[in-house]
Amino acid sequence: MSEALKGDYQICEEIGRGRFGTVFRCFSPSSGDFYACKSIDKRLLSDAIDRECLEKEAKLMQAVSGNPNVLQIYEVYEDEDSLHMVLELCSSPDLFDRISKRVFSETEAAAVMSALMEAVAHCHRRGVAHRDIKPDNVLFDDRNRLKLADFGSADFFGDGRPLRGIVGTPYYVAPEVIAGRDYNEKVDVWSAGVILYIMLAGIPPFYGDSAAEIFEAVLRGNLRFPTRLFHSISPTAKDLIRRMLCKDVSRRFSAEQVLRHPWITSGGTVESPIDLP
Ligand SMILES: Nc1ncnc2c1ncn2[C@@H]1O[C@H](COP(=O)(O)OP(=O)(O)OP(=O)(O)O)[C@@H](O)[C@H]1O
Repeated sequence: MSEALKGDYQICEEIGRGRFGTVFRCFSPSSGDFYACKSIDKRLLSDAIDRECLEKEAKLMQAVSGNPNVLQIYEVYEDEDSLHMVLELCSSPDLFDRISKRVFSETEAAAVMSALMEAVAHCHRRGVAHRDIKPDNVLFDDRNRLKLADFGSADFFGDGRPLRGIVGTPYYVAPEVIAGRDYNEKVDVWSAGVILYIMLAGIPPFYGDSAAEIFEAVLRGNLRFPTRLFHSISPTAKDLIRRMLCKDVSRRFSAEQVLRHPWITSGGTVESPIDLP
């Protein structure tokens, strides 16, 4: 543990573990607040790509800081062996835990989707694509405010620079990523669309028994709304899902367009687009 970090924070118990890092709760005597400290042992990063991703993660988080729905980074400490990021603490169950327990009502799902898309739209305005939007990366603080986290797969885009590389998580990854083509920030809208579908239906829209089978299902992109799961879901919610899970990227909604959709602006209460006030 870096001496400079220990000088500024009291490190408390471990609260999580990822591939490269361990997350601790920590306390700042100067502010009187608790934070999360994500510590990465650089010696565990065997290849240059992993090392580059790590260095980039802190930079990307700094680039998107300042939005209430994006996990805030406060401090970075680096020494020869490790890198520590002091982050906003999220002590409530994450979205993965929540969707594993039950399906959401339309109003609950709209509240989550609205906050998530505020975060995504903010990142896109700052020229950052998250590229790994999934329920495990959607955290909640102790006041239940949504925080988009884990920028370990994110990248900068813009100035005509396309995004490349297969990143993401099978159920949530957009078809153009799997196809190996250049892509843009709308891959995040696709992933958020998968989350919306799961919140309302309890199962993913494209599935299979292995990563390869899931990829094939995503590439086919055959979006269905089985009656047994969707009989009580409004046409407006389905309309938004169709616009987010649209294979044609040029027709797929942007994050800003999602935020303006009637289902979002009405908080999930508009039954059909023509019911609009
Ligand atoms: N700011 C935070 N507040 C509370 N818990 C957190 C915070 N950030 C991460 N965690 C928890 O710590 C665990 C590890 O997080 P971390 O970001 O290191 O890895 P990961 O995203 O789970 O996996 P990987 O980096 O391997 O893809 C996760 O379970 C996560 O829920």
